[in-house]
Amino acid sequence: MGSARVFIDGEAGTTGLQIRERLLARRDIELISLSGAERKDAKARRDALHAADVAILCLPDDAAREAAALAEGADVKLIDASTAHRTADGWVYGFPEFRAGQREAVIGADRISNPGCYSTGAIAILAPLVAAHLLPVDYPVTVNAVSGYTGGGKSLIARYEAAGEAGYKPDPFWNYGLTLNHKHVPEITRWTGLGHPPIFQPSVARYAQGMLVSVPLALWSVESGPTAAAAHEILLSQYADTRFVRVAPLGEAEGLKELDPQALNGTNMLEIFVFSDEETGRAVITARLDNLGKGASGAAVQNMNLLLGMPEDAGIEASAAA
Ligand SMILES: NC(=O)C1=CN([C@@H]2O[C@H](COP(=O)(O)OP(=O)(O)OC[C@H]3O[C@@H](n4cnc5c(N)ncnc54)[C@H](OP(=O)(O)O)[C@@H]3O)[C@@H](O)[C@H]2O)C=CC1
Ligand SMILES: CC(=O)N[C@@H](CCC(=O)OP(=O)(O)O)C(=O)O
Repeated sequence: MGSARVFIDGEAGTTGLQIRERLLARRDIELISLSGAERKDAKARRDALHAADVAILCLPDDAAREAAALAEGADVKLIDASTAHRTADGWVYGFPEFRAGQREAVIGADRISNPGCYSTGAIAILAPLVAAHLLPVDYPVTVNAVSGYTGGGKSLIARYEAAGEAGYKPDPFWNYGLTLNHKHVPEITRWTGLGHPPIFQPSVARYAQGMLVSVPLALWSVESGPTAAAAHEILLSQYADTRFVRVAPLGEAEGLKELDPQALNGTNMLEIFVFSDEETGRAVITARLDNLGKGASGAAVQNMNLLLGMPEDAGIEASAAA
């Protein structure tokens, strides 16, 4: 394919801006942009959706559903970065690496739901372990995570960066999702194949970008007696031929004293570390990623490249972190 027309619906938002920045320099992409006055106008958005080969929806959920309706009857392929379609029929889950055949499904799709940022980390760890029966489907899973504040989009960024103004958020750290029903729970449950929703405990700390998603595992409690080394082997084999998921060698994880959530900022990489105490059968598996990279905008560009038959890593990195 030569040059493709791409419309980013919501290009003035956090995710949209990051995608725009990645695509602006590309000669194989022609961006369709709306003026400030038009960007929330349904007719202008409909026209843009109908003129595009691919549209990437970087919108709140209701606006993403509206965009999908506006695109009906058009030839456009959609990539939705919102939560609206992540477990919806007719939409392919845009995480090409997490199970066999998913990359091919993405390539052949016309409706792709981009995964949630936390979900990407949790599913990367858990889906292969459940599929390989290392973890039983009824294993009681907990997921602990910390994100930079860009994960909350423009409104949370404004609150963190508006020192002295109303709404300013001085907190160094806070837990949320305390109803245990964070919006990512349904997609994590569905795509890991778990029989029960996990206990998901997200948090935000006072830094802009990057996240850690950790799954503690009491392997001693699993009847088949799995080891952390066996879990590592399964993850290594699942991601061996992928470009953007790296499973750190066990020795590398053993030597780590701490993990910086910001280390992958600006990239589309996801790294997995298996920490363990084999003697007592305990492990913690942690995924590190950029919430705006493999957790959002990088993943959307990767999915777009796959849809358009372009090199998977074309324009995938941000020139600077947010
Ligand atoms: N931030 C992150 O780390 C991640 C975000 N996402 C998802 O991506 C989506 C966008 O999030 P994010 O970029 O953070 O959010 P932002 O709030 O930063 O951006 C959303 C953008 O959508 C615009 N918008 C709202 N309603 C409409 C409408 N009806 N028509 C056109 N534009 C509209 C907003 O306009 P205005 O500028 O006027 O407010 C804003 O520019 C969300 O669904 C989120 O869940 C996914 C993964 C990670
Ligand atoms: C820190 C923060 O607020 N994070 C968001 C998750 C990121 C997001 O809104 O988008 P996705 O669902 O598409 O990942 C939240 O917990 O609602």
